[in-house]
Amino acid sequence: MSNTNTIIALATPSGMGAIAIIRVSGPEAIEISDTVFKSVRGKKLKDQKSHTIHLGHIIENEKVMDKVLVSLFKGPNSYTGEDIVEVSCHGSPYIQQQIIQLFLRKGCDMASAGEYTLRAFLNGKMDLSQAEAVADLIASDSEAAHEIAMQQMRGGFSNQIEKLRAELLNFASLIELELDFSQEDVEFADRTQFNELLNHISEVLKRLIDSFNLGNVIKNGIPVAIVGEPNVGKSTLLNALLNEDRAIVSDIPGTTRDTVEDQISLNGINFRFIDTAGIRETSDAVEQIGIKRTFDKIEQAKLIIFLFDTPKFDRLELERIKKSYPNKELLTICNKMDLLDASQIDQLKKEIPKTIFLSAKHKTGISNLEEKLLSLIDSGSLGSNDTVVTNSRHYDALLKALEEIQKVKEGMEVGLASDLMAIDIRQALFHLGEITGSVTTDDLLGNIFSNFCIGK
Ligand SMILES: Nc1nc2c(c(=O)[nH]1)N(C=O)[C@@H](CNc1ccc(C(=O)N[C@@H](CCC(=O)O)C(=O)O)cc1)CN2
Ligand SMILES: Nc1nc2c(ncn2[C@@H]2O[C@H](COP(=O)(O)OP(=O)(O)OP(=O)(O)O)[C@@H](O)[C@H]2O)c(=O)[nH]1
Ligand SMILES: [Mg+2]
Repeated sequence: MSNTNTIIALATPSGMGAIAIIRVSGPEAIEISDTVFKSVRGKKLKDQKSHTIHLGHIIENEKVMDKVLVSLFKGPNSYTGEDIVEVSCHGSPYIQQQIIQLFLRKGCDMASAGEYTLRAFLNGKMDLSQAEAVADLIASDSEAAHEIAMQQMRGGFSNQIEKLRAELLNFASLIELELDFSQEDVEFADRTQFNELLNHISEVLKRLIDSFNLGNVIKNGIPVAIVGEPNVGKSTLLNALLNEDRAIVSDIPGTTRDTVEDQISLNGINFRFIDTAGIRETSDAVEQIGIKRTFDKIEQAKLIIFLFDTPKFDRLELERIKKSYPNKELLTICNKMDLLDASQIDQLKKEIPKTIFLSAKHKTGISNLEEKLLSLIDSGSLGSNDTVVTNSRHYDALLKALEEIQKVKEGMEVGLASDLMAIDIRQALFHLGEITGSVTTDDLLGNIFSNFCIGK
């Protein structure tokens, strides 16, 4: 018998639903279930085939708790690799709790967050990056995020990393072999070939590292702050982008006090628009707090839309924002173009070249803005088979691996002794292994899986 315990948790969201699924996994899953589940056909689960479903009742001391469907998965052919019994019961929170407590009394333990997927990893059902993709998949809320998580779950990324690792490992062994013959001055590892391999690995690592910029944006959405003087139409623009009356609009300057945010998906990428309080000198204490929040939101944004509505707008404020946030993409947008004549528009085009003209109120020019927003995202690699890194843990490991590879390359150039080079290669292998989980520590696993939902 295995030394692991049998765990139980609700796999569906807590609360009332049509049906709830309770998942039991571990060496005693079937035995325990057979003590409380009575199939209508009268057969024990232990005598049934894997991947079958059974109608019956959950019964304790002759009292029928619920009529349920039970799914049976026999290890190692299951999600976790262990025996799994899933009880689909009626979705009343009372029934859910009663059934879980019954199983706990029969010897199950409550599963901790991510414990099923942790077991799947430990039992070799998936590697670490695939396990992390499961969490990403559950969290994905856009087409692009979904696409990347699915690809990672299928193992695309892991295979790429494992391939690099295998190639590098091959050389590491050859170089380490040289150490055994250090008196004899032999070279088992062909240095030219090795150099080529190092260049290849650096290239792949750099490409993956670069993809994180995009990956991060896709996973978390792109925060876009809409800022400008009061009354220029920021809230109207937000509403036009969202296609709903989200924020209050009025002709009174200083209408928006607190920030209002909502997100939309453009071409499968999430943009989160943040409408802010108009920036101006004011003695109104509440408005001042609102304006302070505007600047906090600019800090958090990736992209700033600076909105103005007349040729007489405050150039100084625009310059101040440009200077204060040199690393943020800034779009200048002239609203209320319906109120401007052609010569005013021409004049502004000359003065502030990349300005987009639109009318938020009349919803003209909105698609220009949307196109512009999309063009700022380098989504070149999307839709192709290129791997996009979305996980900051992977990003970190890739950076460290690249650093070690650079060290090996430098070592090669200066003819560093094989034993010293071998150390750097082992380090690079270690960091690559961290991604797929071929090297792990309990701390690392604890960290990753504790961020999962209970029941996953
Ligand atoms: N009810 C239910 N729905 C679910 C899951 C689940 O565990 N239970 N999943 C959980 O996240 C996902 C599906 N993932 C799964 C992955 C592998 C196996 C499984 O039984 N694999 C075996 C046998 C495959 C076969 O040959 O049929 C194996 O890998 O050996 C089941 C579900 C989504 N939906
Ligand atoms: N003519 C015209 N009026 C507009 C346009 N967009 C907005 N407005 C009007 O401008 C006024 C101010 O709009 P808001 O969206 O509340 O402006 P705001 O920038 O959010 O203002 P604060 O929240 O006070 O900072 C409202 O009366 C809008 O109807 C437009 O494209 N054309
Ligand atoms: Mg407003």
